[in-house]
Amino acid sequence: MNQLPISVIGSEEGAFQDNALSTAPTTPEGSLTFSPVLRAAADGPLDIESTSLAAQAQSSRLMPSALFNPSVRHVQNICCVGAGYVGGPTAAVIAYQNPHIRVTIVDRDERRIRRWNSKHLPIYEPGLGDIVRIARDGSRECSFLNERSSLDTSDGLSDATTSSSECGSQCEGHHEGPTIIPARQPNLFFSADVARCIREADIVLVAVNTPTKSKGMGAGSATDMTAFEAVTGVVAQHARPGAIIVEKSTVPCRTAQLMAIHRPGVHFEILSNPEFLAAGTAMKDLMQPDRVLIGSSTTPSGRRAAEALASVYAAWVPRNRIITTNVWSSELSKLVANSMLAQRISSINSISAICEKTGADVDEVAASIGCDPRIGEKFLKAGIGFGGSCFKKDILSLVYLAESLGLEEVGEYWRQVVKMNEYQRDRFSRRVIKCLNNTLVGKKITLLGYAFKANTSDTRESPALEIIKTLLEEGPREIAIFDPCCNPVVVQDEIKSLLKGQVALKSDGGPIAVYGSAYEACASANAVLITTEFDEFRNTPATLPTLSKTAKHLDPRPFDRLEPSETEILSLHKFLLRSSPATVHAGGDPLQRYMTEPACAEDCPDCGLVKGGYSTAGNSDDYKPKERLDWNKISYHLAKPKWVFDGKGLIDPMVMSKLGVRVESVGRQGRS
Ligand SMILES: NC(=O)c1ccc[n+]([C@@H]2O[C@H](COP(=O)([O-])OP(=O)(O)OC[C@H]3O[C@@H](n4cnc5c(N)ncnc54)[C@H](O)[C@@H]3O)[C@@H](O)[C@H]2O)c1
Ligand SMILES: O=c1ccn([C@@H]2O[C@H](COP(=O)(O)OP(=O)(O)O[C@H]3O[C@H](CO)[C@@H](O)[C@H](O)[C@H]3O)[C@@H](O)[C@H]2O)c(=O)[nH]1
Repeated sequence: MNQLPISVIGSEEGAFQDNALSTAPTTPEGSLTFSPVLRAAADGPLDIESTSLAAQAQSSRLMPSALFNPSVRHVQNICCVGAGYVGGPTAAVIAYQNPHIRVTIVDRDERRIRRWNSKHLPIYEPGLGDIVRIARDGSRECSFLNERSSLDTSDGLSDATTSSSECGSQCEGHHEGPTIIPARQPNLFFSADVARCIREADIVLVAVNTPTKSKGMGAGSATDMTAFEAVTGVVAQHARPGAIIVEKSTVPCRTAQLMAIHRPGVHFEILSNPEFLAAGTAMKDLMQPDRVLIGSSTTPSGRRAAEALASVYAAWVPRNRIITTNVWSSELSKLVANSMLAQRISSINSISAICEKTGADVDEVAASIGCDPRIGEKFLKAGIGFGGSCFKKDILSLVYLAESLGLEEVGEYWRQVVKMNEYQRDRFSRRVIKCLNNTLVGKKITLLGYAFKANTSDTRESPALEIIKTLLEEGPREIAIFDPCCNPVVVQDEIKSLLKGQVALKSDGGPIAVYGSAYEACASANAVLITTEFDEFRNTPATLPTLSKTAKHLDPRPFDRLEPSETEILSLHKFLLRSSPATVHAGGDPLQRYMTEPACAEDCPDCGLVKGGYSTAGNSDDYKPKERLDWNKISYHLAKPKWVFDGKGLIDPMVMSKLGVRVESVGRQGRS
């Protein structure tokens, strides 16, 4: 029986100290393994009735946070532990939208922190630079006319002075003269001093990595909680009494209950607040989330903690999108969301195999079934299988949970999603080898795309790498790689460490070469493989709306309020950049709001990369239309017979056949 101790609120003063008794989960007894599932397995089926949390489970709720008690104390200081793909963008948006809250992102990786504090952000995410520059560096006072731009000019700033108003004098924002945006002080900080920043925080977000365990009990499917547990240790030691601890990382169900945040006589409320952002669209996902999920204990102190966190999000997220549940539902929801999304991809990929044998076209099948609103059109793109740091590990975590609970059939059901994914990827590699007469010896194979998906430099669990491993075994003359978002130097370093023990890179005498130009990478190739869904790789012309129409359509002015929100100012910033490309080149600052970026040291390694022609961070380039590859040029230089293997459904084979190129696409019948 799991008897959890009832926690007693400490006597020390703290920003969020509660004066009521709480049955919230705090410290588990004894020395627990930090795997809730292992523990569950040891104890037999989870016995909710036997825990002091039974009441919470029974009164499980899914409701908009507006129903909560609004008497919540003011959050002044937030610390986010983990300056990675989730912690960095999430905490940056929190700071951007809450100028009165001091937000510090901490990480033990000093190199990462140095880059966050420089103009070379450590991750590429479209739109991230705009947010970081305002919150981290502060901003100048600036002004604009609160009137929609006229159609006959594309210069958003100058036409602001000549345009005609559509709101008349009805709205609050309509007034004579320009709208003034006051200057902002910096409120986003990056630091490697983890303990100090935790000590100062009212809310601690934990956003460290939680990969799959690679050894020991549960290796290959259980979640490796080493980093998470290390942080909870520091939190337990240093956090203020009453501080709210938030699981931002994806963790196994029941982690909050077992989290070893324990200091005698001190109470910490633990919330689950999983993140649903996707790489490449992180800023949009954060600025306009479908939902913000907050799991808490149902005690008064748990509810108050949830409301404190909800109030932070409410700065920009409509209240009806902030959903609250019990902690376990919230933790489990994250695993289930990813598993169900991945399951759709595996389902359509399994159908693509049938299409290749029958003559049906998987894109046509997906489009037809997607018209049914019960099925929906999203996540039905067949390809070489899903990659990324999340899907596989989160499905496997669900599998491990099910198996640990004795639900073998449930585990096997979800494991099949991963198996199908691997089958699909390997099927694609085999198809390439088969079409090339079962031998790659003496041949050059080019991969267009190395990141796991478009518009990101994130390469974790990229299908491209697994395909490269398979191709390597066939002894090709060269494997060439080009990726529009990844820094070639970084890719080379990564391949070197991932293929340890093999002579892989050309510079070491191996066959793999990473290029900064698609045309160089494809020159004299025997086959080109499309392995990431970058729009740049399509062979059909981009259908861009005319500039003047776009400008008219997207101008967010006039704003209703005298003081526009940060979301509104950002939409104006983007509109002005898109409608006047000249401003992109002039520092990407059409409102002239930016402060000077931090200067780099003389010996800054990232400046060296930029001088060498490599971008280390995305910012103003985000607003430039992406140029498509010239397939005429590529095909001209391909070795005969000219092959393109389209792993992402980007290529129109008819157009390619006119260029004398044979195309094999996933989900369509080919020659193999
Ligand atoms: N990447 C995504 O798109 C995404 C989306 C939703 C949820 N998640 C989840 O969010 C979590 C973080 O993912 P990520 O992609 O940001 O990982 P990441 O590897 O990019 O970042 C994690 C950071 O935590 C730091 N860290 C680890 N241990 C630390 C410690 N003891 N003290 C201080 N810093 C420490 C690491 O140095 C690293 O910079 C994971 O649980 C993941 O499953 C990720
Ligand atoms: O129809 C589709 C959609 C996606 N993919 C592939 O699936 C992978 C994952 O794509 P996506 O889900 O867009 O990116 P992630 O960044 O992995 O985001 C997922 O994983 C995150 C981490 O948990 C969650 O927060 C997000 O909600 C969830 O979408 C990529 O390799 C895509 O190429 C397909 O093959 N077909």
